[in-house]
Amino acid sequence: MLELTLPDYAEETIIRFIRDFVGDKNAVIGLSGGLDSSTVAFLCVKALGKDKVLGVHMPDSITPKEDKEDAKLVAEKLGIEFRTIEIGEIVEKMNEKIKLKNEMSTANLKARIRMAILYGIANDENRLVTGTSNKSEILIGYFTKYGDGASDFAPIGDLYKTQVRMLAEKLGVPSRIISKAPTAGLLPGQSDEKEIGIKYEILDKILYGMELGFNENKIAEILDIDIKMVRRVFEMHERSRHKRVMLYIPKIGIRSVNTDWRE
Ligand SMILES: Nc1ncnc2c1ncn2[C@@H]1O[C@H](COP(=O)(O)OP(=O)(O)OC[C@H]2O[C@@H]([n+]3cccc(C(=O)O)c3)[C@H](O)[C@@H]2O)[C@@H](O)[C@H]1O
Ligand SMILES: Nc1ncnc2c1ncn2[C@@H]1O[C@H](COP(=O)(O)OP(=O)(O)OP(=O)(O)O)[C@@H](O)[C@H]1O
Ligand SMILES: [Mg+2]
Repeated sequence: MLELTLPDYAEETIIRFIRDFVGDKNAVIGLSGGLDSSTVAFLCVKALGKDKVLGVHMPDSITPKEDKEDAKLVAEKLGIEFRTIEIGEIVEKMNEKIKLKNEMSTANLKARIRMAILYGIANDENRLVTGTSNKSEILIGYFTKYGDGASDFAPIGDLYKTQVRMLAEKLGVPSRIISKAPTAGLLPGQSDEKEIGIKYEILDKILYGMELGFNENKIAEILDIDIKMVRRVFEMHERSRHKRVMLYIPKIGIRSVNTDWRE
């Protein structure tokens, strides 16, 4: 009942969206060697052609060798321009000044430095920053606010992670990238499913149930899982609401349309 499939029109819809949105500009993508950015790169090339797409790999000292190789493999397979920018030293230098105490704050700083690099390149070269967030991450807030969560457009933002896997297979993304365990790559040994505490297969079904308007009890009943797991997902969704809005601004408005400001 909460089985997720990939609509047959999804690929075509996304490609048309990318083409319309980017127009006569170009695209830049942070290529991590992971599933989401690889899939987005494949879609961008289909939509825009290889000459309009730039992939930027931004490793630091904890980036596994396989990820560096996979990012390069994607770029080579697609024939797009590929640049590598090491961020380890930038993070260290910045943190010498800021002196962040918590591991996660420093991890998020890395994601924000990657974002700043992509926006720098976009400004400089008439490109748009291509987001790689998927629907599962967006709905539970599993991204760095104004880090990897910041972009000009998000082609796979309406696809759950399990649907991204299906699309990746259809697009011919290398199988070793598809079968890799998803990781934010910000901390050593980090894994999405360990940190979130739920496998994407289950998480996506819970979120899909939520999207369809089922309550927590009904979802637990349909999926035959512990209600506590469903509750936790609903809580993650609620707690991360602030990440899905533009900006909280107090509405002041105009005191009186008749006031003459020159007086
Ligand atoms: N109620 C509220 N209203 C408005 N703003 C609020 C807020 N509560 C917190 N905030 C703000 O949000 C900040 C917390 O958000 P944030 O800085 O994002 O930090 P946070 O959500 O604590 O951490 C990011 C999470 O996303 C994961 N991540 C990051 C990057 C990539 C990936 C991946 O899958 O690849 C995953 C990462 O492992 C971690 O679990 C607070 O410091 C505060 O500034
Ligand atoms: N080393 C990196 N170099 C370039 N971009 C990166 C790097 N690490 C993370 N990013 C950017 O941050 C995004 C968010 O990371 P995330 O882990 O969610 O996606 P992914 O690595 O593409 O796929 P997966 O979730 O399967 O690991 C990436 O898609 C990529 O755009
Ligand atoms: Mg990753």
